[in-house]
Amino acid sequence: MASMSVKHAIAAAKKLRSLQERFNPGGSDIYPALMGDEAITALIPSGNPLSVHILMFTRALREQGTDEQYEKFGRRADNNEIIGTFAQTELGHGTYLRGLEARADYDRGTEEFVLNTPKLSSYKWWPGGLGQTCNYCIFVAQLYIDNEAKGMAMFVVQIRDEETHMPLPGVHVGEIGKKMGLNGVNNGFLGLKDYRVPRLNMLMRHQQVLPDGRFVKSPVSQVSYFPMVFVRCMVARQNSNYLAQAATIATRYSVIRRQSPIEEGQPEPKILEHLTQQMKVIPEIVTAVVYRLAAANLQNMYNETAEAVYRKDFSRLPELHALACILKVATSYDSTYGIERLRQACGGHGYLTAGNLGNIFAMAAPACTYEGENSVLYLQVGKILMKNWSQVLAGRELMPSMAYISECSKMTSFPQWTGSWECLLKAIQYACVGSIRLAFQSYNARVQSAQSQTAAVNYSGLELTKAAELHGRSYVAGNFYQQIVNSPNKHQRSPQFQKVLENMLELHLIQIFFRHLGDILRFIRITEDEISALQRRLEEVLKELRPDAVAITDAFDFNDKILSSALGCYDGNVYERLFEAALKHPLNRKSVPDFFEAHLKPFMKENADNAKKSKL
Ligand SMILES: CCCCCCCCCC/C=C\CCCCC/C=C/C(=O)SCCNC(=O)CCNC(=O)[C@H](O)C(C)(C)COP(=O)(O)OP(=O)(O)OC[C@H]1O[C@@H](n2cnc3c(N)ncnc32)[C@H](O)[C@@H]1OP(=O)(O)O
Ligand SMILES: Cc1cc2nc3c(=O)[nH]c(=O)nc-3n(C[C@H](O)[C@H](O)[C@H](O)COP(=O)(O)OP(=O)(O)OC[C@H]3O[C@@H](n4cnc5c(N)ncnc54)[C@H](O)[C@@H]3O)c2cc1C
Repeated sequence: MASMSVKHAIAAAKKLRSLQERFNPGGSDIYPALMGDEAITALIPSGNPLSVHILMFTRALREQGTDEQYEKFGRRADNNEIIGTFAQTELGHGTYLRGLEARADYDRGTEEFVLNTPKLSSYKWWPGGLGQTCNYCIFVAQLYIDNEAKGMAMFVVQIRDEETHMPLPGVHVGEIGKKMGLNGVNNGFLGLKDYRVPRLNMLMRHQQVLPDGRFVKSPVSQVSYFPMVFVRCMVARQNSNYLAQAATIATRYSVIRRQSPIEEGQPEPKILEHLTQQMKVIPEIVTAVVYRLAAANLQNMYNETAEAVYRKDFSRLPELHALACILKVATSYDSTYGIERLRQACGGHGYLTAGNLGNIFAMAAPACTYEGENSVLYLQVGKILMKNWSQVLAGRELMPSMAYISECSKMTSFPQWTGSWECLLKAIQYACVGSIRLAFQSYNARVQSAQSQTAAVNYSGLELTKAAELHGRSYVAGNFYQQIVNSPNKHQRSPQFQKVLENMLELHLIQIFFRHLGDILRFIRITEDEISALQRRLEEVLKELRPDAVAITDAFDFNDKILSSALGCYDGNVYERLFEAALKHPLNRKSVPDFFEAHLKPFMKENADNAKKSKL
């Protein structure tokens, strides 16, 4: 599996390289295009062992290294002459970066760093490709000068000989073991013992160690977190893609499979004619579209911020960090939930490997953990919302993606309920701001009672998480609303297409409204009749979108090879493909399985003999 994954990954990397050279030499971002449209991850069902090399190793060299360091290492990495990974997480620490134990001690006598993973818990653990594929890595360690801690730093470390691929002296490297998915990625472990690298192997674009050992601090320490921000942006795109793949499979299956007459005496309908099936499948189609649009927005913001950071303008970092966190969390949570819901919508056949829904789930699910565990990132956003609420109280302006918080904070009550899209969107935003206000009251009371900020964050964690989740909903729904209702290219759309988009907006807003009805009712008075009217609209818009479901998922444009699913094949020959897949199972090579003579027959005979004896 691993060698097949590497073979496919090399082919994909070659394609990426040629695309980069053709479209944008020196490369900003074509990954979303490649990943989204090619969905190469689906061509490598066990995961891409080069993804961290391409997404993090090469980018860290470009963004965290000096121009000279890029020339020495980055160019070779971009050209895939060396293969690296991003080795930050350790066996003992992943979230709390200040707790990382790997250390880099500067030796001014030799102008080298001595790298160590002092304990078992200090071993790097998880980096993609580290086990077998990579010969280099970005090694993240606590920097020490004269045994004084200076914070985190990144080092280019060669771990294997470029010719023989043998681990170098002082390097202990290998595979961490089988996972619930992505088993072609060879996530690995790495221990270093008194491993020396030249001073210029520390990435020094933003912070430096001079030959005499003087430390020049980064102007903005958070810029060292930038490689993670990029992958969070990628995750938003990639997981919306996984959901779109699953939605395509379940939609196609739902118009092939017939089951259970709706009217007595009528023929069995396609299962997508059942309203409850529509409620399982169609909202996931729309969620995939909603997140694909939000991820594209985020990618543009990343590119703009990356260019600004390159010019030493760090002003947009906080907003990008907040949005990358919230979108990475929202897409990974909702896509994972959605893929499982779509699997269940396909009955027993959804549980077959031939349907590929299980593998898509296994590819999507770890995104809730890597690149910042979701609940931790929600707390990150909760902290940022607390800071921004203090700005609101001080009458200061907020970052554009949080402007609605200022607007809602000025409303003394929610306007007359109309049930319009604007009303639904404002209700979600208003509930978010209400939650922020309540969270701030708890958090601030704790800080005022002399609790540390960290402790106050922990003890206000439930309210901070709620506020963060609603902020994510507000941002995503707001972005979708703008794209459908106020997009500058709206007039280029046919009326029919605009109507489909508006139906998707209607469904998304009503679905989010019902998902957070409790949060909304806490701050807004809505009558039973107004809620029942929304229930009717929900049923109505599902019916309206039903005829377009197949066309929308066809527009995701995944070919059969990418979907790799007997349930989602374009020709609809589901049963033939399920049966074809079944007959290929190794157990079907022989009419009588080997275990019959060896185990089953003796077992049954023993039971029969015992039964006879007991009768005597
Ligand atoms: C061949 C073709 C290939 C093409 C690609 C194909 C592949 C397709 C698939 C693509 C998608 C995915 C690929 C999968 C790859 C997976 C690889 C996984 C890699 C990893 O997992 S790397 C390790 C990730 N680890 C983490 O994220 C750690 C999480 N922890 C943290 O981020 C931090 O510890 C913390 C934020 C939780 C806590 O930080 P802490 O030190 O305690 O301090 P705070 O007070 O919380 O923060 C201090 C201030 O800094 C601000 N901050 C924090 N983080 C950031 C940031 N990232 N950016 C900017 N600012 C940040 C924070 O807001 C505070 O600011 P303040 O002081 O309050 O103003
Ligand atoms: C498939 C996969 C690929 C990966 N690839 C890489 C890679 O290429 N490079 C790399 O460096 N790492 C990689 N990782 C590691 C990943 O970044 C970490 O798993 C992640 O950061 C979480 O850290 P942890 O696993 O140590 O969990 P911990 O940090 O131990 O957290 C465990 C749980 O504790 C709770 N928790 C932790 N901190 C807090 C807090 N502050 N407040 C409240 N609750 C908290 C949360 O519930 C969390 O889920 C990968 C992981 C996976 C699964």
